[in-house]
Amino acid sequence: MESVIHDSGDIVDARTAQAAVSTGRLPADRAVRAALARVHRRFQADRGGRVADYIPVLAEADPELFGIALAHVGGSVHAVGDADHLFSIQSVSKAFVFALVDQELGHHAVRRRVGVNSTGLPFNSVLAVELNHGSPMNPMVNAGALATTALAPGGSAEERWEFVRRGLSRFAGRELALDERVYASETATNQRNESIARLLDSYGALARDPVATTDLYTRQCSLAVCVRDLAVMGATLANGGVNPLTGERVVDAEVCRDTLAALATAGLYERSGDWLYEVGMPGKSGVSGGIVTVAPGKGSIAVFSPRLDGAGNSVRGQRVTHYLSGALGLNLFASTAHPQSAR
Ligand SMILES: NC(=O)CC[C@H](N)C(=O)O
Repeated sequence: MESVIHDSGDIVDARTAQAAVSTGRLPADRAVRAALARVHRRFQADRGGRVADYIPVLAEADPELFGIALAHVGGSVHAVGDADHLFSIQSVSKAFVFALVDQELGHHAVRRRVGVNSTGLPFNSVLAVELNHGSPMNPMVNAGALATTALAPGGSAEERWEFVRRGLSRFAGRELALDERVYASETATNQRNESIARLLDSYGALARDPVATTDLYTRQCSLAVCVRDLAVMGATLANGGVNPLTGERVVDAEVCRDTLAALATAGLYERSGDWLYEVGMPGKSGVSGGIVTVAPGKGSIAVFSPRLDGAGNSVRGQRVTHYLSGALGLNLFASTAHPQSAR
């Protein structure tokens, strides 16, 4: 499978990008706003990819929807396009539930019980569990996400759901609610995730009952967010765990570091290598079309556009983030600003 990131984006302003690389800060608000407006125009007509249809309600999404938001660790949020449109968070939730569970259990315990290596296989692979002798492998693929969700604390299903819903809301800085239609649609077509949960359970790798765990995982995927929420959630990880809008500490700085490492290995599943190679930042995608990308110490970019590549990652989301990574000097591996060359 080939990377969809090939449309080169030239640097908006080489000095802007270089300043960001050398100061370790995002460029000034005005430069950020100009870059967002430009990238939105540039990719407005991009129709690459296909809307997910394996969850029936997702197939109803308007493929033209397109929103971008950037949240700064200092608290400013800039957005263009369909930035307030609500969609289900899907797999982007995996990053934040992992952070909440890491906060509860600690660095070594989550690594032992979930794992942090990539599978190189699709997000919903059953084979990955078998090939790895029952190890969930990584919290960003379904097996690892189910194993993580099974570790959510609480004495009842209701308490565990509140732990997840409330925790993700603290990342977003507002109360998030379940999209009941998505939850119902996904529950009716959940056989594969339930199978993965049962398989993990057969290996003794699931802390709770597979049916209840799959239900909680389905709920977390069905939380409704907008692209602005995703940017604030990402900026909380970029800001060492303190939400830049509310000032609340959601998780510890060490937890952010753990989470970003897990994103770097598998945030875009089997395309994570292509993503790091081109974009150079940890990111997390979801099948409804959201992608959140974190620039540690600086902020977060979120894009919403429902057409996906073969691995379930938003095509336009990847291209927009690639462009902004270069334009704003965000690539973690770059010591100098570099144009996204078409070499
Ligand atoms: N990649 C995704 O966003 C997948 C999430 C979806 N809820 C599933 O488990 O299939």
